[in-house]
Amino acid sequence: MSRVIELEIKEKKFKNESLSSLENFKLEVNEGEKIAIIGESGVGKSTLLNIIGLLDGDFSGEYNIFGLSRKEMCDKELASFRNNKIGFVLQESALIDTLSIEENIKLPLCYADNEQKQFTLQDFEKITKAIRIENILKKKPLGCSGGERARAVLARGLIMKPKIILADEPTASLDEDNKERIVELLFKMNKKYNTTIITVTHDLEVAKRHDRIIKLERR
Ligand SMILES: Nc1ncnc2c1ncn2[C@@H]1O[C@H](COP(=O)(O)OP(=O)(O)OP(=O)(O)O)[C@@H](O)[C@H]1O
Repeated sequence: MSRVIELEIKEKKFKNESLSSLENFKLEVNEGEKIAIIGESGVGKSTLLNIIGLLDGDFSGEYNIFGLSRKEMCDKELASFRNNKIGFVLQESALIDTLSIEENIKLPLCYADNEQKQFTLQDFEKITKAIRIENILKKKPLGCSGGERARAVLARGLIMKPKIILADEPTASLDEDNKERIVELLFKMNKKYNTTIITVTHDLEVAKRHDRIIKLERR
């Protein structure tokens, strides 16, 4: 089994304040693992996800992703990694209001090469059907409910068939039925493509269905 993430954070600071939960924090993740990150509000879960997703490099320590050192990647390589290898299902990755839900979901394809584009377009229907958003594809985000928008953010994160999915509270704001569909879809991606899944969640039942639970704590 290959190691996809080797992260060692010595310290992560915001302004001058150190985030104690991430002091001398180590995380190693193998390909295809399903990891849940839990912990009380404000402890640092989203910060950790941003570091893993190469969005935040402002920390002391070492980070290797797919065997490559973050420190040695230039901006172009970081952007390519984020677009091709990582699927973000982040709370703050807001949909663009002026685009339809379909255009929003297909946005990552603009940066894909032709081969990848054909491959992923075939899956568009499957994904939108699985999470029941076929009926809102032509709508604009502001005309959708919070749950519908959350499902569209998920579809956008999955469209490129990423090697790693980083999901921040993907089931918050969803009813039981839709929650189950989303967890099922994430786990199906994991099984079919050996996708590594890292989920931040407050829902212990959802967390327990992962291979490992990591609890962040203030120290
Ligand atoms: N850009 C930032 N600038 C300053 N402080 C920040 C920034 N981002 C996060 N923080 C602080 O770092 C701490 C951890 O925030 P983070 O969002 O990672 O927590 P969390 O565990 O994801 O919280 P929640 O469960 O409420 O989403 C908080 O105290 C937060 O105020």
